[in-house]
Amino acid sequence: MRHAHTVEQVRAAEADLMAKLPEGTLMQRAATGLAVAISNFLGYTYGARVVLLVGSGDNGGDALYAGQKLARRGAEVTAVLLSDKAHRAGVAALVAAGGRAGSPEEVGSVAAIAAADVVVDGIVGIGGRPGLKPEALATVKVATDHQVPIVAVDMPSGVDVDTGETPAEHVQATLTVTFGTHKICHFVDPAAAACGPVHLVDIGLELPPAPVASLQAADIRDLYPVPRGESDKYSRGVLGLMAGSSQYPGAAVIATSGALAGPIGMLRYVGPGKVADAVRAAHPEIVAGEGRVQAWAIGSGLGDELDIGKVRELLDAEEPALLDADGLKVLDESGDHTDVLITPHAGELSRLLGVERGVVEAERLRHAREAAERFDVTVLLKGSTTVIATPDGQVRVNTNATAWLATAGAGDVLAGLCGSLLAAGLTPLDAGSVGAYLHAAAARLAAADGPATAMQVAGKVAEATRLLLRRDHGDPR
Ligand SMILES: NC(=O)C1=CN([C@@H]2O[C@H](COP(=O)(O)OP(=O)(O)OC[C@H]3O[C@@H](n4cnc5c(N)ncnc54)[C@H](OP(=O)(O)O)[C@@H]3O)[C@@H](O)[C@H]2O)[C@@H](O)CC1
Ligand SMILES: Nc1ncnc2c1ncn2[C@@H]1O[C@H](COP(=O)(O)OP(=O)(O)O)[C@@H](O)[C@H]1O
Ligand SMILES: [K+]
Repeated sequence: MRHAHTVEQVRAAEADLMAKLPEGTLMQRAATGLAVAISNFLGYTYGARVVLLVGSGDNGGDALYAGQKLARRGAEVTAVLLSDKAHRAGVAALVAAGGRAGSPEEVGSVAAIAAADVVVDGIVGIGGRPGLKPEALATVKVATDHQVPIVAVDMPSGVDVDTGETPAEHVQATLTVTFGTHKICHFVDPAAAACGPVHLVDIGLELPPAPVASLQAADIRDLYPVPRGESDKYSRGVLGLMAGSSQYPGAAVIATSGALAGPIGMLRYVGPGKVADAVRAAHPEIVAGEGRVQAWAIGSGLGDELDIGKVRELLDAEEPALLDADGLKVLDESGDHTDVLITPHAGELSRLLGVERGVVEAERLRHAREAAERFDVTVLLKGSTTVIATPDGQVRVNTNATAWLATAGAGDVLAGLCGSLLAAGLTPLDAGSVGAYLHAAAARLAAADGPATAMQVAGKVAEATRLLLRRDHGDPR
């Protein structure tokens, strides 16, 4: 599991550790990890042209000491000092190792950046406010215009570290090298999209429980409900699916594909006769009509045929339920819904909360948390990174998707799959996290070399699961 901590938590952990170590130790650890990561990124060091963008804080200090280490190994390092308060000892160390440092004019920043092999963004770190000052923005623009890769120190400067929001100009990094733990901006879009891959350098911090986590393959493997010797189709879980309509019959077929690719032993489809025929034609395994189930997945493609009274009844029943698409319309702020998982995209969540869609997209974490608290449900907010928030404040983010997944019907696959996981006994939080991970992994298989349809994504869920459940290649459990 990857954890993301807040700036406040990181600062407290840093202070505790610094009190036990000689001064400067942590910055040296960070700078060494950064220098190694830059060398690995370039594939060489000797003769590399490295430009450091250096702000007024310790983020710039990290960049300067990393520059010193690279210069010692033969890199040609130029530090562009964007503040007259740049880390003094760091500047001196870089210059002593043969690097250059000065204001943008003094070092000829435009020519240096245009000719660089890599630019290192040490403008601001966890002490930064969102946005870039004009001088910093101008240097970043030169790098972008000349397509020089940018390695961000700790995070791309200008993003909002604790929320993942990007209300103003910021760096778009090719790679981010962070220290001690991940920060929320590394997981949550739109900031996460500005990080590129994130490389974590261990500097020995001891950290409290994290407010945001991101499950990795091993976590998903541990959570996945694998049938045991004594399992039967009922004990594996039966899902009731209420989806599709004469207007959108395909949604029922697609959601069924997602659900059957999950862990359930059986699916009961509840919907109009003609749609049930279409579902049965595509999936002869299903059973049409109501019966006992362990969970409900309700809403994908119901359109105008949503039966609000019936859905409310199911929500109030004992079984956990997933609400998607049109099913979300029944949600209200009264009642105990802690066993309900909702799977809105930004547009649907904006309608639920009565705010603009763009506001939800810009502040994804805040709105997912707010909806979870307000409606007392677990919220899975879909998008390029998927945020899952519980009413008691836990948050997980899924970051392994591919943009090819933005295709009609992909949400129906996810609803079916997460419903299947709920029926197999996972909590709404686990069902949402495992479902989002496998859905994205399936999309990566289906769309490895180009586009894929929602049905093709559903067709790869079983393979993604199989690959995941293998302990190692060629050794299935
Ligand atoms: N914590 C740890 O465990 C470790 C931390 N380490 C490193 O330290 C970094 C944090 O360093 P930090 O605290 O000095 O803050 P940092 O972000 O460099 O500068 C903040 C200053 O910048 C300014 N400023 C603010 N916003 C701005 C803007 N938009 N644009 C321009 N300027 C802006 C503002 O100053 P002002 O302008 O107000 O005078 C503010 O005071 C951390 O990210 C990591 O890299 C590692 O070395 C070791 C382990
Ligand atoms: N840019 C993107 N990158 C990765 N995944 C995305 C992106 N945009 C959307 N997705 C994912 O694609 C799916 C789209 O679902 P949804 O919006 O409900 O579509 P539909 O209603 O057509 O089924 C969701 O799982 C979402 O997380
Ligand atoms: K930075």
